[in-house]
Amino acid sequence: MKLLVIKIETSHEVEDALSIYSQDVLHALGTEARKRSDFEQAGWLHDSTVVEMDEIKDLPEDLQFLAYFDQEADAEGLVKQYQAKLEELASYGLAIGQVKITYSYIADQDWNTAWQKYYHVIQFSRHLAVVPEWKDYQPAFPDQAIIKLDPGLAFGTGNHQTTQLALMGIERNLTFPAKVADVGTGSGILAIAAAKLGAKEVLATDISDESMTATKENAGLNNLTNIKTKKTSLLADVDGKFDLIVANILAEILLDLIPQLDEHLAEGGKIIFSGIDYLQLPKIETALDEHGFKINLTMREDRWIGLVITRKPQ
Ligand SMILES: C[S@@+](CC[C@H](N)C(=O)[O-])C[C@H]1O[C@@H](n2cnc3c(N)ncnc32)[C@H](O)[C@@H]1O
Repeated sequence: MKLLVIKIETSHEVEDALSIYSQDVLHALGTEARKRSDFEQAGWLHDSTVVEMDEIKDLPEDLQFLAYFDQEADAEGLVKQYQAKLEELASYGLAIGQVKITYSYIADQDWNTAWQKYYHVIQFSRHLAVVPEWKDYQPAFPDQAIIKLDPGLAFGTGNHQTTQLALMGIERNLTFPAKVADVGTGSGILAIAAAKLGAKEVLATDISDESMTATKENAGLNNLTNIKTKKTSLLADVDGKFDLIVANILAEILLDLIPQLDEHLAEGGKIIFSGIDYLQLPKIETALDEHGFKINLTMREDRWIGLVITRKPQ
């Protein structure tokens, strides 16, 4: 089988936005970001970035962004969508550089596993470490929980800042054996973190088949039997209420989730959002306010915002 590769020369300022747009909206099978400066500093790793030093000669001045799709995908259509997205990002004031978008086809073969050699243990906190399935790790504390993970083709190795903001939110707000929903679960990392930190039961939803496969496998790797998966959009067709609802998805998709929250949030429950570019925060604030919610805590790493949200007092 072959893969379609869309190659974009642009600026590092739009790397995260392109990465999440590719995964969440265009359903890319995977992405890579190659920054010339990273190659120059030798070996620094970004989520799913493969650094081979001899490739530097082929790199543009700033960022080469690659997105992989099934060979049947509409290449010309995707190029147009990326062009439009970059124009939108430029309209927010982000540098996009001298954009050049091309596409080609490559053999599928080792792409899935090539990035694995750069995926290491994440000592996330005193309570949590994320450990690739193929690595040995001795907990730094006797009660540090280990999340064993093989993200496969799904988003969520634990390296991304948005995942880490969501993990922080879970750690801080899971204060009793709560019922948790992880919306847009990707690899299942947040669902597994919640279960490992003592959630009673967890429902993990996503629209992607790769995510459902990865989440079931990763729950199994961690011997967890209290994680259920459901392939659905956001919380559509989900019954019941949750004490904690976690969602690390692009702001434009979170806007569709906000109207579904009240029906699914238990009394006294909390919501954790991540994946919000700081420029999109005002839209989220307004929508939350309109639906009876308030922000209790705002976390930020670089451009990314994480929120802890509750209902407004009656
Ligand atoms: C940024 S990734 C987050 C993955 C993981 N939860 C993490 O924090 O690393 C967003 C995930 O949301 C999923 N997604 C996008 N739109 C969705 C929708 N409408 N309903 C459910 N999941 C969605 C994507 O397939 C992707 O797995």
